[in-house]
Amino acid sequence: MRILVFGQTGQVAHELQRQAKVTALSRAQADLSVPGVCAEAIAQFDGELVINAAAYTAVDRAESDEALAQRINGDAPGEMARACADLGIPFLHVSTDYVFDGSGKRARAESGKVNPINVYGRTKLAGEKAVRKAGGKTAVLRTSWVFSSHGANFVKTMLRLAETRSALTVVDDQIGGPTPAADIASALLSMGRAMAGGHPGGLYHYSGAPAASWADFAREIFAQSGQDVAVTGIPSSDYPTPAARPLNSRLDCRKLTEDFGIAPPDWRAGLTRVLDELGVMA
Ligand SMILES: NC(=O)C1=CN([C@@H]2O[C@H](COP(=O)(O)OP(=O)(O)OC[C@H]3O[C@@H](n4cnc5c(N)ncnc54)[C@H](OP(=O)(O)O)[C@@H]3O)[C@@H](O)[C@H]2O)C=CC1
Ligand SMILES: Cc1cn([C@H]2C[C@H](O)[C@@H](COP(=O)(O)OP(=O)(O)O[C@H]3O[C@@H](C)C(=O)[C@@H](O)[C@H]3O)O2)c(=O)[nH]c1=O
Ligand SMILES: [Mg+2]
Repeated sequence: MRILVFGQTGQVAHELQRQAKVTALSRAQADLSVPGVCAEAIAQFDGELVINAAAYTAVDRAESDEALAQRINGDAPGEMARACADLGIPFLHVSTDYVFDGSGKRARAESGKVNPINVYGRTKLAGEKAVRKAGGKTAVLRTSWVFSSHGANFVKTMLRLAETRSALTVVDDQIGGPTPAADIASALLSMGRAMAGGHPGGLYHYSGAPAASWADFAREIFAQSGQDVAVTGIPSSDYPTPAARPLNSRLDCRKLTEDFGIAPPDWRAGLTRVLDELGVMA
């Protein structure tokens, strides 16, 4: 199957390239901030499936860079979906738990009310809407708290901090599902193949289990890597950041299991593999 991927250096893009023979476009080859570039790349490639794994993911920076984040996260995916609809090929897009406001305690289903509380979330929601509006056969996979051995993520941040610190304060009132990028890539490839074979696509949630706080996640990182770093849980109010983050990021992932047979991965097992790749196992 001829698959085109937007994003080459990112966590999910990297895993897609490890798991399948795909053509992955770098920013130099297709800059999502430039109108027309994505449609042009899709038309030229003339493939059977397109996956967008590129995004403006710097959550705090987006607060003061909304126009660029909107262009990359909000407009470019719509352009990609329209180009795919023109060619009659399926389009897969990745979105985020940050489209929700994080109220309540329950896991949110795909039908749950969206209400982003930061610029990144608003622009990602705009992207979801633009993809849906384009028509054609599309799927949007919302995931959360992505980590891998490659690129920037919370695991890498914690390991870096452990080099100089023996104690850390980490928020314990934001609860979500850490998700290995490798599992997201594998889910996307399964969905893409099913859609090429006739599945209509749709909106889906996919995140790691069990639900955890960032402090829980940090403790597991240090336990598995055998590092003696004391983690003290703190409320988000004690860790001020430019962008607000949702408190309840739990995603109900049953629809993906029912329709595609893909169950939420245990993030602790994924973490073991990532630490192994990084050479920092206990
Ligand atoms: N990271 C996370 O925790 C989560 C991510 N997601 C979503 O998952 C998807 C994949 O995320 P992830 O793999 O973590 O992303 P990364 O942050 O690891 O990588 C982002 C990718 O997007 C590329 N990119 C950024 N700006 C542009 C541009 N103007 N033109 C072309 N490419 C660009 C980057 O290229 P370059 O190296 O050149 O900057 C990089 O390859 C995204 O849609 C994201 O919103 C959803 C939930 C959680
Ligand atoms: C480094 C550090 C962070 N934190 C907090 C800040 C924040 O609330 C939380 C996680 O920090 P991060 O900056 O990694 O989180 P963030 O970049 O907001 O992660 C998000 O990225 C986007 C792209 C998504 O789509 C989301 O699903 C989510 O993964 O941990 C601490 O409490 N102590 C620390 O020492
Ligand atoms: Mg971040």
